[in-house]
Amino acid sequence: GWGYGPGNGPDKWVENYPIADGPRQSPVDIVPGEARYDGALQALNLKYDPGTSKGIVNSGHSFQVDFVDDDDSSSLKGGPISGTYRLRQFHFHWGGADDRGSEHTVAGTKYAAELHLVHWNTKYPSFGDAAGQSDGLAVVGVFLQIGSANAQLQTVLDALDSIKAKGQQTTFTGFDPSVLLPGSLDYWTYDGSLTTPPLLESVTWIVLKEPISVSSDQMSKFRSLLFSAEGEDASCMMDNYRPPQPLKGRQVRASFN
Ligand SMILES: NS(=O)(=O)c1cccc(NC(=O)NCCCCO)c1
Ligand SMILES: [Zn+2]
Repeated sequence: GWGYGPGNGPDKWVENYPIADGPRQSPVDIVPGEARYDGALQALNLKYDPGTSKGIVNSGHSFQVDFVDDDDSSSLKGGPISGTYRLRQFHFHWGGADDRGSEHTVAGTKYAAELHLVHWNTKYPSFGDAAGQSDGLAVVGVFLQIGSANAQLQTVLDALDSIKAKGQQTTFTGFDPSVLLPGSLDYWTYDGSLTTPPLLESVTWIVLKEPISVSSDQMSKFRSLLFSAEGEDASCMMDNYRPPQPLKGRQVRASFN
């Protein structure tokens, strides 16, 4: 199956997922000077209930924290979207060293990692249905920049020892993902896709301008995970990011001046 290695990585995905060369692929390089301020963009309205966090799982591509999405307790409104999008999961992408790892870049600058908070449009009956619709998903992206250790992030990293290998999962309750957000909710937004197969062009991307901090030691914790399952040859989970894709005429808008 697809992955991030030399034989199955991003340059090979088009063989099984031709949409990889589509018109609205993600991630992209965000050039602040070319992003257009749009005063009509609303402020982000994020409401997260810690009671909806469920578990944490090693998917073999990343690790993710899954949420109960049976009601609107944890949801996103405002911003560039209309209606209500429910939080489904959050996950990360990171590098094999601190100089790379984010999927979106800012004027060519790569951050050490990128957090994705994945939400689906409640006008559709489920995440799976929404994922196939052009306005089905909204993903909030947050950059992680090397600096001081992030105590809120540490609570997530402390759970990684129990999901080292692909397929392993454990309960992860009472976590409020808003503690992972930066002070400012200023954002860039554009129409894009999932950054992993099936690369569906169903994502309204909302990328926050302000990064959160992560220490170099904390980054090593991310890299202690395995792409591989128990009993397989161990391969460390790192460089699980897709590089920027062509804008193909798309406009990136800014919520701030
Ligand atoms: N990386 S991302 O564009 O935020 C994103 C968001 C939601 C789903 C996905 N990709 C997938 O679910 N791919 C299906 C198989 C991956 C299993 O971890 C990617
Ligand atoms: Zn992602």
